[in-house]
Amino acid sequence: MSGKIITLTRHIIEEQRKYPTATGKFTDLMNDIAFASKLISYHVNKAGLMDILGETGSVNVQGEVVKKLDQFANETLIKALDHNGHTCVMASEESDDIIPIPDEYPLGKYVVVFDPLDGSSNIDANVSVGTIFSVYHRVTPEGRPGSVKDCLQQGLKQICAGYVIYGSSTMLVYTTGNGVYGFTLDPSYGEFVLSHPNIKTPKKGKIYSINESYFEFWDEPVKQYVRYIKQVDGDTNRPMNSRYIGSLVSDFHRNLLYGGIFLYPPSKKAPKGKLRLLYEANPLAFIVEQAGGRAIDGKQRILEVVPKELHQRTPLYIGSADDIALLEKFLSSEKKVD
Ligand SMILES: O=P(O)(O)OC[C@H]1O[C@](O)(COP(=O)(O)O)[C@@H](O)[C@@H]1O
Ligand SMILES: [Mg+2]
Ligand SMILES: [Mg+2]
Repeated sequence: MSGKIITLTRHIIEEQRKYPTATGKFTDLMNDIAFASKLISYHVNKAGLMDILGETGSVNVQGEVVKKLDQFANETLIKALDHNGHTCVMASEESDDIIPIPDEYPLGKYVVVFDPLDGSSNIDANVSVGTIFSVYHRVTPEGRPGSVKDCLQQGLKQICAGYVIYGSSTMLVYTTGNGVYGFTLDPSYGEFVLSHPNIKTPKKGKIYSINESYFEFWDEPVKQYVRYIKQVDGDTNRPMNSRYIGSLVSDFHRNLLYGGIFLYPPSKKAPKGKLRLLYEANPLAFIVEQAGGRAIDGKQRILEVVPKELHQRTPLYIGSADDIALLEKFLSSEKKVD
């Protein structure tokens, strides 16, 4: 690497100096998240050697099988964030209820919600997985434990969103509302170093990502849209390419860089969709919008949805702006394939 090395910490400090969006020790909070993700990355990479592949034998609040690495990632994030006085409450896809700060530790100004290990059903096959997170300011009075109200904020209120992808390299991508920045973990000295400054997603993509095995269970407009893009893509006059890993963070990351659309529609089997508003849709929606793309639930902008429950599910359509606009025409039944 030539030129100056910009670590994650340096980037956050410089960005907050220019655009102060956070009110407390935000850099310290982000360092805690980064530290947890380095531990998770280490364990994901060594999973085959450490007896942490496979299932725990329990099922989470979502009704999904909990993998050993889900549990490890969840506990690691909680332990990294519960004692430094930055957070007042947390929520996680893997925890039934809100996660309070233990009495012996000081309370902070921030609320952190996360999907500790996304795509974990693929983990035993060495497929890329990730951690997704959002940070909010607390809305309940300071000095008291945070509550569920702090966690149920509109996505628009996020002060930071990010993900860490444990792939061929480990990358942390984040936004505080001033663009999207990607950092690659240099394992030799254990630092996240800026590798992808100011990520912008193409206005129009060539990739679509959807689990087509559910085709028969979708509503007609989604079927029509998928049929359409498989035949001919309006702009390029050729079909779009299908790419679906089944690990949202990986599908999203690829589409963010190359352009495209990810769809997880409602279906007869899952009328509200599968993905979680708080832990998956909101953070990725904030990131995609900052990169010039869009995210909707089929009726409205994801970031405007007012959450009612911690583990609320939502349909998700996310990606390049022109691709979302075309999908919207189908959803409003303005456009149909003959
Ligand atoms: O197998 P399906 O129904 O296509 O679902 C895949 C989706 O489920 C998820 O695995 C859900 O996330 P978790 O692994 O965090 O439960 C997403 O990563 C992925 O996009
Ligand atoms: Mg997930
Ligand atoms: Mg998960």
